[in-house]
Amino acid sequence: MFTLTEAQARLRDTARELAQEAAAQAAETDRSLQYPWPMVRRMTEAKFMGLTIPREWGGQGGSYLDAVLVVEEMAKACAVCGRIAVEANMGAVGAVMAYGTIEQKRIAAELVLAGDKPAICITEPEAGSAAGEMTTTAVRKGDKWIINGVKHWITGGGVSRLHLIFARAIEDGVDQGIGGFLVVRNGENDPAQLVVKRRIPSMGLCGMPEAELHFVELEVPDRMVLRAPGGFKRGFGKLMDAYNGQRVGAATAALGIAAGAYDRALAFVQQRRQFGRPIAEFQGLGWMLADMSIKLEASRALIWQAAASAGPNGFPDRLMAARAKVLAADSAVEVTNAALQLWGAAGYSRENPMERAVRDARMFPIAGGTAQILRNQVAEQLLGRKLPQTRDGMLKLAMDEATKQAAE
Ligand SMILES: CC(C)(COP(=O)(O)OP(=O)(O)OC[C@H]1O[C@@H](n2cnc3c(N)ncnc32)[C@H](O)[C@@H]1OP(=O)(O)O)[C@@H](O)C(=O)NCCC(=O)NCCSC(=O)CCS(=O)O
Ligand SMILES: Cc1cc2nc3c(=O)[nH]c(=O)nc-3n(C[C@H](O)[C@H](O)[C@H](O)COP(=O)(O)OP(=O)(O)OC[C@H]3O[C@@H](n4cnc5c(N)ncnc54)[C@H](O)[C@@H]3O)c2cc1C
Repeated sequence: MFTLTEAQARLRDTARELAQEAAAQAAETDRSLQYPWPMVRRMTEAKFMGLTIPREWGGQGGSYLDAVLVVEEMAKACAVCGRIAVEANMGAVGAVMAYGTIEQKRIAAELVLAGDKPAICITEPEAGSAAGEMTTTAVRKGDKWIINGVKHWITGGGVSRLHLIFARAIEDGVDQGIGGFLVVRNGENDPAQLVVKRRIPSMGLCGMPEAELHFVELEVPDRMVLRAPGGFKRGFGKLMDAYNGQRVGAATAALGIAAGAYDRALAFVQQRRQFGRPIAEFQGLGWMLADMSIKLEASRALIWQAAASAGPNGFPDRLMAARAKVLAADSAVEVTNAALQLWGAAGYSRENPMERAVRDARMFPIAGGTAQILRNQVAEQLLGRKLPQTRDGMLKLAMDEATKQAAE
């Protein structure tokens, strides 16, 4: 059971207030497909961008729990604003603040505190869930790394300035493992070799560009390599560790969208009358609302628990993050769908916010680790054993076990 501190309750109230402005522009952001720059400016003034950045770098030194309070309120009003609050506080930001050099932290802090939402570049056309199979390479040439490859579904592609690019680090022709490379668009590197090839049309969250990025002989100075402890060999695991923070953020954005739809459904059933009485009196609808509220409260509990699992300089626990993301994402799809149903035809109309919530919620069981992949991760942790998904991996496991048994 969590009790918010007075400061956290105040932070949530401030976010609630700003969310009213976000709500007023949400439909237009969806319709116009435009990134909501005016709201980003307001979120920057409110210090919601870089809230989790330590005070020594100019941020608020906020915790993951502080950040999820803001994300939920913003997402209730405007899903795109909620996602901006996620990426301005978690994911790449968390990774740089944990593993970065002084210079990298300074660059990231300056950008984010001025309103940048960094982009995290992991997924490739042939490496989605199997992200470890990525083929983008960073080949060392003296004190530079040359990146070549294609990433797609990169949130913020074309608007984000700071990019954290995952790539295979190749030194002296040898694959050292997956590392993180920091590139600033329109910044000091101003790389013409980072091409925003196209915007991918998407079902929901329409003001947020999803882009295909091509790296063509993209030069990254060695000082912009994000070196996690353990070097490149442990690089992927360490970067994914940081990414657990963003999974909690994505879970919260899903929760916020669903909670906003639920609030609207609850209000609607009280005033809509059929058969001479408020539809709220129909038991079937009451049960729908009960189930919706149970899913929301359970999601919030897991999210807060996961957010609070992060130590002062650490990241949320991997198992808790995966559980929270699975429940919140699946629940958001169910709750928004039920909320639309409660509104009847009015819910289906593009003049009202319910159909937008259904579209916005749909991405969460896909992005940030699909609902299936995260269930695999939960199972791995519960069983305390690796569950390789490749045929080779499974075969190797079986052969290792057979060898062990034969030796016993
Ligand atoms: C991790 C996977 C890509 C599976 O890949 P593999 O089977 O090849 O790798 P594993 O052996 O499972 O893991 C390799 C290594 O990393 C460590 N690891 C993996 N996940 C985590 C984690 N969550 N936290 C901490 N450490 C982690 C693992 O222990 C291994 O380390 P050791 O070698 O044992 O030391 C796959 O399971 C996966 O996660 N796929 C999903 C990819 C994904 O999430 N993509 C997100 C892209 S960004 C995005 O979508 C943004 C959307 S949003 O708005 O947020
Ligand atoms: C809106 C949106 C925003 C995104 N933002 C980013 C971003 O900013 N940065 C980034 O790097 N990526 C981003 N992504 C990409 C996202 O991370 C991937 O879509 C996701 O990891 C799944 O990869 P995939 O789409 O290639 O699906 P696939 O991996 O091809 O999966 C297809 C289906 O197979 C299932 N599946 C695959 N493997 C298994 C398995 N082993 N067991 C059970 N089921 C399995 C999946 O669950 C899914 O249902 C975004 C995606 C979306 C939709």
